[in-house]
Amino acid sequence: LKCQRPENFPPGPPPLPFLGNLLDLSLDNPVKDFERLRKCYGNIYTLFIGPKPAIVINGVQAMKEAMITKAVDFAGRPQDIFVTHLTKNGMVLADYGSSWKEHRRFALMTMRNFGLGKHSMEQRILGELHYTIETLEKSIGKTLSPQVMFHNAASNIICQILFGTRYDYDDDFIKVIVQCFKENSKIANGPWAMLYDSIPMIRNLPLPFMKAFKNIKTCNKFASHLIAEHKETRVPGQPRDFLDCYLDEMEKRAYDGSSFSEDRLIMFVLDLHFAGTDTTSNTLLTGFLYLMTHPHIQERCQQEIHQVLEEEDHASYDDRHSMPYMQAVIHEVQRIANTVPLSIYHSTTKDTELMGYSLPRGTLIIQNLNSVLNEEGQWKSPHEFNPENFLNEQGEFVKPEAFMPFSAGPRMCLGEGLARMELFLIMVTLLRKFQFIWPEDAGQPDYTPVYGVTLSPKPYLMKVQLRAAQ
Ligand code: HEM
Repeated sequence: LKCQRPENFPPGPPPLPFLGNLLDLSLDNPVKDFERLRKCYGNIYTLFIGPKPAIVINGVQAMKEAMITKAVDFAGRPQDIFVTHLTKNGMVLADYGSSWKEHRRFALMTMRNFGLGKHSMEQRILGELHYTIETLEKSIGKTLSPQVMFHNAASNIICQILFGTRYDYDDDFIKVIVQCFKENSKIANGPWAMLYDSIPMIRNLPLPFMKAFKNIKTCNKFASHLIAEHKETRVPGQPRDFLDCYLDEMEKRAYDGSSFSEDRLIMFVLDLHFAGTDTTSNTLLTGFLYLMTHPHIQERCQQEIHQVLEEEDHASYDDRHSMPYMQAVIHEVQRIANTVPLSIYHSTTKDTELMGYSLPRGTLIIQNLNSVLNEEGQWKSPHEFNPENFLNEQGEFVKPEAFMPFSAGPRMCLGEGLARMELFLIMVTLLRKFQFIWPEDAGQPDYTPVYGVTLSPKPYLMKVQLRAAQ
């Protein structure tokens, strides 16, 4: 369990036996510590997570060299760790290889071609928004806590796409899945997962991490049930949703040796649901926190929405091309929200080099996305909420290359297209109809995020009014 640094490895803080550099990181919010270490050791440094050395990549230049120029070298996922064992056969933590590639290509294509008209992704998002609007209408003139509302919206949109159905807020399916994933994120972020990673011989003992495996079994049971239901009611060649598309594909490719199977489908849909829920809803929560506390920015969005949509029934995703200010605001929200601050761990797929250092195959890679999203020299205002970061002198929308909230390269977020559509349609539709006000008695807003796999703002209340112009 001694911490050994391979040859020509990047510098870093001296590790302790067994614990490595874990005491250099605060459990509450290591993001700040990552920044501090960057100031000491530069853009590439080594951090021992227990006895294992990890490389932390900071700043846009190093990030591009790794993720884009040397894409495949850095496209693996660490395999022998707790979270990977937990989601065996999934998508997010699948190692680089043919099965991951086949599933990724299938998912991207399926979401891109998701029917037009009534069944399109756009319609599924707009459909779910009726429920959000209903919730807000019930709170007019009052305050409400938006956490559950946004969480349910994001969860239901992805459920509509995956399973063709939405779930009432107190439905068992959603309650159980959300509870399991919440518990598992906590366990995965905690000390037991670290012990699991560091001491292989304790992995079969009845220790608290076992609860996480039990939770996954529960989720699997729910997902299998859904698949069985779909198999009974589907018409081959006429898919209603992602699940049907996968079953069609499985049949089509039954004899070509592909990796499509029902077992994989289970973890695949659970992964997509998990990856698509907290990310989107926490970004929305950050967005409305900043819009409420910067009313002049909210008002400028509303003016632009009003001008572009006029009497239209609803916004459509194409309207974004006529809304440079709204686009700038949404991107600025994503930049400041820093929703997945350390991305998802990567691993090198072969011996490689980065900025002159040698990294052996299988090196754990941590992307500090935060360091890119507020890197000095890349942004007009790196440290404050300011949509001008995405506007040029003519007021046109521009996207600097340091905008990487979805990461970059072959492992880049698979749900980017969906997430961007959701953020646009949800924010535009709600801002068109409602005024969001920071309650008078709420005191000073606290923008400090709560740390987890995803960052979220501290819980807050919002006051809602109907807009006069409606
Ligand atoms: C604002 C919302 C979102 C943000 C900020 C976000 C961010 C990210 C980031 C940083 C990664 C890691 C990329 C890497 O390892 O290099 C990722 C991966 C992933 N995301 Fe998202 N995501 C969002 C929404 C979604 C949605 C809606 C879905 C659902 C379809 C989704 C599905 C995935 C999947 C499947 C991966 C793993 C891809 C792979 O390993 O090949 N994400 N996301």
